[in-house]
Amino acid sequence: MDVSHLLDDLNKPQREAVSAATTPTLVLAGAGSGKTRVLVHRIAWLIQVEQFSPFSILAVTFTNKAAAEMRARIEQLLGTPMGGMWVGTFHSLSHRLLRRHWQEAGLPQLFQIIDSDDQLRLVKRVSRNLGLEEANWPARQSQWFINARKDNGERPEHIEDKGDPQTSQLRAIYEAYEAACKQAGVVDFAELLLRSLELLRDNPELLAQYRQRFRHLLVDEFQDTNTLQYGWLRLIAGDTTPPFAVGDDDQSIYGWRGAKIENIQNFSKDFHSTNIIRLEQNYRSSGNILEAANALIDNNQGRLGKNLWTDSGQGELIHLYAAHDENDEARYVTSRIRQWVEQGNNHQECAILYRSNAQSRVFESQLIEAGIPYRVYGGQRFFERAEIKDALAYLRLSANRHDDPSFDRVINQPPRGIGDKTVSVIRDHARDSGTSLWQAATALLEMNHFTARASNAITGFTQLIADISIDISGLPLEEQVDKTIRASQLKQHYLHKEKGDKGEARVENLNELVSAAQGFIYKPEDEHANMDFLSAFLSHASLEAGDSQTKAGNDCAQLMTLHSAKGLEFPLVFLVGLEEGLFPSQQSSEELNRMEEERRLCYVGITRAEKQLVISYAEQRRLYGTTHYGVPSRFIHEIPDRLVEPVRPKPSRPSWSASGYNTPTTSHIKQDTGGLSIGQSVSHKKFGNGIITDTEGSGSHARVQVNFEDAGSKWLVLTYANLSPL
Ligand SMILES: Nc1ncnc2c1ncn2[C@@H]1O[C@H](COP(=O)(O)OP(=O)(O)OP(=O)(O)O)[C@@H](O)[C@H]1O
Ligand SMILES: [Mg+2]
Repeated sequence: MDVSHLLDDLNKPQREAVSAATTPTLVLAGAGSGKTRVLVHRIAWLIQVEQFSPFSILAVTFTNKAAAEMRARIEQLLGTPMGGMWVGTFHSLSHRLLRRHWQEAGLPQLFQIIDSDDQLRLVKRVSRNLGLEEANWPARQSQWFINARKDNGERPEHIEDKGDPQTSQLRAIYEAYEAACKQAGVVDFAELLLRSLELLRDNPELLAQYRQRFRHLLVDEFQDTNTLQYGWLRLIAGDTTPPFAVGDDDQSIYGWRGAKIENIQNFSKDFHSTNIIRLEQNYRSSGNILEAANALIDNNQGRLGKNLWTDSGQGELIHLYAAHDENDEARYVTSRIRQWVEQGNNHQECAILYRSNAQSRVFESQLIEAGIPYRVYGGQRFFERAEIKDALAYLRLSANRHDDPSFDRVINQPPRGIGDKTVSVIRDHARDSGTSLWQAATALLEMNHFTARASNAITGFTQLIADISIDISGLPLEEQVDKTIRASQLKQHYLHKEKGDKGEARVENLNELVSAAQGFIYKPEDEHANMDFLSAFLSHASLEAGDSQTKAGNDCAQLMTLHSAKGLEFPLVFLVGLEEGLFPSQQSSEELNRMEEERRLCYVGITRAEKQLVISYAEQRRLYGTTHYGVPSRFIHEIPDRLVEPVRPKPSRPSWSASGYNTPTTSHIKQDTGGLSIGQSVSHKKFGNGIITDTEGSGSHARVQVNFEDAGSKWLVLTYANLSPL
């Protein structure tokens, strides 16, 4: 058989990895060295050369988009569709298992998935029912606690409180939350994983069956698996299925969400493997970009260490733009994109990467003004928009009356005169009688509990849902969605409530939902087993909401957070907002581990660029409603001067010379703040050393904001502070 094309275009260690014997193998290599490519070729190799059936392959990726791309590339290599091969994210694969084995998993057949908004709402309700004040027990914090415990594989009964009242209260919230989910027949994201792990662990026959089926387990982005995901992999692998994992310790960026870099170290021990393959040639970025990335990440300690090189030449220097403010930054980026396209390139080759979602707004308005098409990934995703969630809640309720999060969402949306007080009576009754909100509402109606007005309004609502169920049953999916949206009157509501573009955009989105339903592909053989069309669509909507945008792409500039840029590559990359406090983020400056994770995030950002990297910071930025004065990020200083070309010399800060830049020094003195300037290092008798991040006023009123290494950020009146420059 001619297998050469599977090994063509691969270097020696890549070939070695693709054709390795079936023992546990770890490919540990830097960004752009072809890890994902190796994984794709490996799967094709196993099927074509080793003659394994696609049924025997289980591959895990980090996003649904990456999974779809991986499948497409394998099919392209082999020239045939690969039905039966399981490729997906941990969440989508777990979901598939739970759909197939809902009974063994102790779930209702039509369980629904809730996203983090719904989850928060439910946690709030549960806490209220326990008589807890939001001020003392913020729902967000409890939600975080629950998810962290689940990610760690812990149920409430596994949590030891050791007499600590805080933990024991949080455990009680977790317990009550579980009961509420059970009653509503809903499952959150973390639950998908934990439940499927328990399903396999507690059903030895089922586990044996899957272990027999999956002869190969392949994992991309292995460095970002958390304890639960790693446990899931180990369980399925058992002693018989050798995992093939690829990853890069320098790109571990989800530690804040429980990812454990240690899993890389544990791999060899847990799977008795010594087959570690390193790839060192980078095929993505030009020399200057790669050198910058290498120099930056060298500032982290305890790395597994690697040496990335390229033979593609030095390429362009990295451009550094010092913007006056965030608008200036966005204007510059926009002009560069326009220039890029005028040179005959595409919009979609450009990516704007930022630390925080909130930064996208300014870029969006500039891009709109310039008439440049763009798409925001990972921001407000289609299925997460309020109007879409409203419509989905109607659909969910029509399929399952006991779906409490949906009931809660639309009982008075659009407003139908059911006040908060009435809703809380329903909630209380549901709590006391241990029923769903729907049951509580109908029981209270029967008891004539409400005023005539409230009673009419509630009856109107329950009747509406009942009518929708009857009207849409048996119709094609898009008609079900269309009819439900009409019956709900959501369009009229939004048009009336939000005049102009905004309301119309919402109506367009609701129309788009009908199109999404039309384009939805039903796959009865796998994760949609035993489901009707509508339920399958609703599950799809929940899972998609956790990933990037759904609309098929045309030629758009790409906007996304650094976290969602993982694994991707673009010819032209803008890495924006490189200011202390923003990137690295404020919280990270307090802890070494977090600072190192920020640096890895910056490494991920730099290594997305193929030909040209533009980095920028703003001297002044309005974000979250306040103005900040930017000190250039330490990450800029960590890139060697010779790789960087400042785009605009900075007259306002002479310490940044045209030939490069140095750490701001005391040579630049601002008179109005008593000779101290932003960015300067100072020492305070009590608070120790810090850096000036802001100034205000002049003369005897002059104040400075100092971010102290130990004491955090403080505003000090200069006359009293006795700061000495360092
Ligand atoms: N041997 C090769 N010859 C030519 N191009 C290659 C080779 N190996 C990889 N590439 C190309 O290099 C780029 C980076 O590869 P890939 O995305 O697989 O790297 P990666 O290690 O997965 O990166 P990341 O760590 O960012 O996920 C891709 O465009 C890929 O097609
Ligand atoms: Mg990759």
